[in-house]
Amino acid sequence: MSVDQDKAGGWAAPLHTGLLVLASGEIVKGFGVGATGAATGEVCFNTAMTGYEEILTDPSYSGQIVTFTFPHVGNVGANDEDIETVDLGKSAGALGAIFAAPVTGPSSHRAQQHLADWLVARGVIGLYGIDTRALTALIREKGMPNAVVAHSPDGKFDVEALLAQARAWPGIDGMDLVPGVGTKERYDWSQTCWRLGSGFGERRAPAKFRVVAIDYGVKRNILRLLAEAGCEVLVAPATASAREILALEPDGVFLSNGPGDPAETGKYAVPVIRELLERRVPVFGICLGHQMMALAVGAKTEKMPQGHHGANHPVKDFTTGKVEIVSMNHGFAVNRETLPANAKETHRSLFDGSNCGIALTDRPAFSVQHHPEASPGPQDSHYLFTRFVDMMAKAKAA
Ligand SMILES: NC(=O)CC[C@H](N)C(=O)O
Repeated sequence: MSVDQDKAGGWAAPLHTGLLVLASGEIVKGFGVGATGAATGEVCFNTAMTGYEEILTDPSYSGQIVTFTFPHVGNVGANDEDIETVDLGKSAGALGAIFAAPVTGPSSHRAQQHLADWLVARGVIGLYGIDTRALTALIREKGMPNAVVAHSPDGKFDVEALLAQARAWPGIDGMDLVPGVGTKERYDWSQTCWRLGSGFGERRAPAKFRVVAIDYGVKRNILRLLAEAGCEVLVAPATASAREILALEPDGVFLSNGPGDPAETGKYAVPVIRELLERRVPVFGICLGHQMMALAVGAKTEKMPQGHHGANHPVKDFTTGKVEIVSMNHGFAVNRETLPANAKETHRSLFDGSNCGIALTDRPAFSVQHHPEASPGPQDSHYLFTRFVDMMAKAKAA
């Protein structure tokens, strides 16, 4: 913590170089790290103990400021291999990061950069010296607040202006953030998972199945696990029409994760998904992809009060009766009561009973709310990629 010694030899009050200004009027003082300036978004908390780089570069966090409940962040530094946005440069992901302790220096053979420098390079505003327990308790009690995170090295802030900025922000409910992330061009993906010693691999030809992955803000590790499962992966933009997707002759279509309010994708993505389902194309969706598939069959999504963000959430798979510990990152959920008769619930959160997965009874299609690709998180749900491949095999044989 930076504390200035005054001329008289006594200790002056610390110079607060960072602020979190909540739309409610509460002001949390701390110390800035990373990029300077001010950014407006929704504050959520993430309970993962590892994987801060993957979290901060997950495009689903666009429009959000992430509070890390784990106190020590930075000890493995940052590197290009752990970035989850497909575009390696400064792009989508969280706009702000809130830490309890000062960012730790790197101590890892994989580190290329100090996290503080990496935050600057990516334009992420960081704040440390924050009582993250109190902030998390506030979110649990009152929901995820809209706020401005600000970093000014000279400690000067126009608090009134920042408060007005936080209050003027309309909030994620009703906001379509997909157009700001994801690819605009179609491309192919063949990289497989990282292994100690050899790094990333490449899918071996020939592929068993051709998958069109629709990119609403996809994470790299999802594409890697599709390639790892033996699929040829063709990534298509979120605006691709059903005709364009079908012209690629897919054995299956993957619906990616992504930021914002799922209901706002109703004008472009949902009708495309509906058409693919009607044509009996095998479909697998993750997170936003799950929510959009539910919308496509007529169900409704709703904003959650505190959301699920972490790498330790228990979810039950009713298909096998097994409980898996999963990675989560969502602030909206599918309302189970609105599911039509042909969509049965396959997964449920054992934390709050919210819906975590559906499968259609009359179509080859399923989707999950959690993140089976983890990154970061446990790998209990990797089996879902095999389930997708099995579903494509069955559809092909039929
Ligand atoms: N990870 C995701 O795909 C998030 C989906 C959606 N934006 C939500 O917050 O619920």
